Amino acid sequence: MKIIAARVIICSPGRNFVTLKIETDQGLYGIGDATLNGRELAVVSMLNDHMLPCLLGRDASQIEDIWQYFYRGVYWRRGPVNMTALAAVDMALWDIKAKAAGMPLYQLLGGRSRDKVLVYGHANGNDIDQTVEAVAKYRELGYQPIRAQSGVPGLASTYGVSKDTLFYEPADADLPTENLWSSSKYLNHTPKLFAELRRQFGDELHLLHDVHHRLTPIEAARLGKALEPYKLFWLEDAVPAELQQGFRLIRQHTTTPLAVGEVFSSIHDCQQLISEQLIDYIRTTLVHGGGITHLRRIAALAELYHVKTGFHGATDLSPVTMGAALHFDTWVPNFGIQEYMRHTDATDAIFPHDYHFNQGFLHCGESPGHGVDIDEKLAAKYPYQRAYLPVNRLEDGTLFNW
Ligand SMILES: O=C(O)C(=O)C[C@H](O)[C@H](O)CO
Ligand SMILES: [Mg+2]
Repeated sequence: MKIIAARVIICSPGRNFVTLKIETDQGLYGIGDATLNGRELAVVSMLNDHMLPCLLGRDASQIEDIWQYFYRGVYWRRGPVNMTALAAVDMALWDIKAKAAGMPLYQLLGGRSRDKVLVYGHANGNDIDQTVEAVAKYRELGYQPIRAQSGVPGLASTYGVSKDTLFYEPADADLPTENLWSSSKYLNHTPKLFAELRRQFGDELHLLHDVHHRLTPIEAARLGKALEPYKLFWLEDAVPAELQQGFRLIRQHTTTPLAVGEVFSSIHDCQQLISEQLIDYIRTTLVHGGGITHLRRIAALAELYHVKTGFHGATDLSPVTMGAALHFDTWVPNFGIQEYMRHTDATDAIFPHDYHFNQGFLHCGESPGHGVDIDEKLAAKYPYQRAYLPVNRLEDGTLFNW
């Protein structure tokens, strides 16, 4: 089955998405997500200028060989741009293989391990009271685990707190917005949020929280300890994770479960975190981690060390990633949870899909492939718009982690 065409489709129904469509001589086509928030066009160029010329004419069924060709074969390994472009090719090829087999993708991966995929929703507010209200609203919508974020007194804006409580979109400006940060204000405030959430909602509700790479290991240890009475499902991205051994320090001090990895692009970013059992959930997902082929390796390593998957699923991951990830989640033995942020209606219309949400769970569909398509005519009505993620500064002006 020969690859006869491959093209990159860029659209911006409120936010940018980069999509790859690969066509074969047998009339089957596959779709892959290539969206890297704030750096979209770098991936477009990687695909158009460097990868697609080498893809044409290859046998679409040789997924592993093509993966190795674009990993080993380019000399320059890893990195988010490289691995996102490779993920798009890989996802589209798995879509084609599953369509050729007449099977939903999860069947090809090894079959169903569960009936439905547990997801968590996002509650946020400018202060504790608003976050409490948002948690109540998400419970009404049927969500079971809920991530809670709240504005911090004395800071004008905080990660995770948006104007709209249903749709969250951090890449909000054509030049980066600047936020201000204070770890001490945040550390004083956050345990109060979770104390109040437990007081209002009791012990059964699963609560998650994202620190978004803002603390040092010893600060993260302090926060993890302070949050122990409130029994979090996980504490996410407590520190920037370039220094994997930094998690040893956090781990020594707290039993709060740790999740990390949404910015990782390969197994080498998490090998030590997993094999030393320094984390509980690995968040790297298909689009930024080299696709299904590479995530299978990460999940298999994680399984050995009792680490579960908890795939990233913010709105900047397109419905194509969500669809493919749900098939992976339906199969993978060491599944933990899936992040789910709703896409807007305009996005859903461009990417028709057969997954659906019901009472706190997502269900992947049964159609052959990963079940997500793209309406190219509709996509063309929403041209690319430059948009950046914010940057963050400390109160004295020092540039910090966003
Ligand atoms: O969804 C999360 O946990 C995030 O941290 C969202 C990220 O800020 C977002 O995906 C950046 O593009
Ligand atoms: Mg996160």
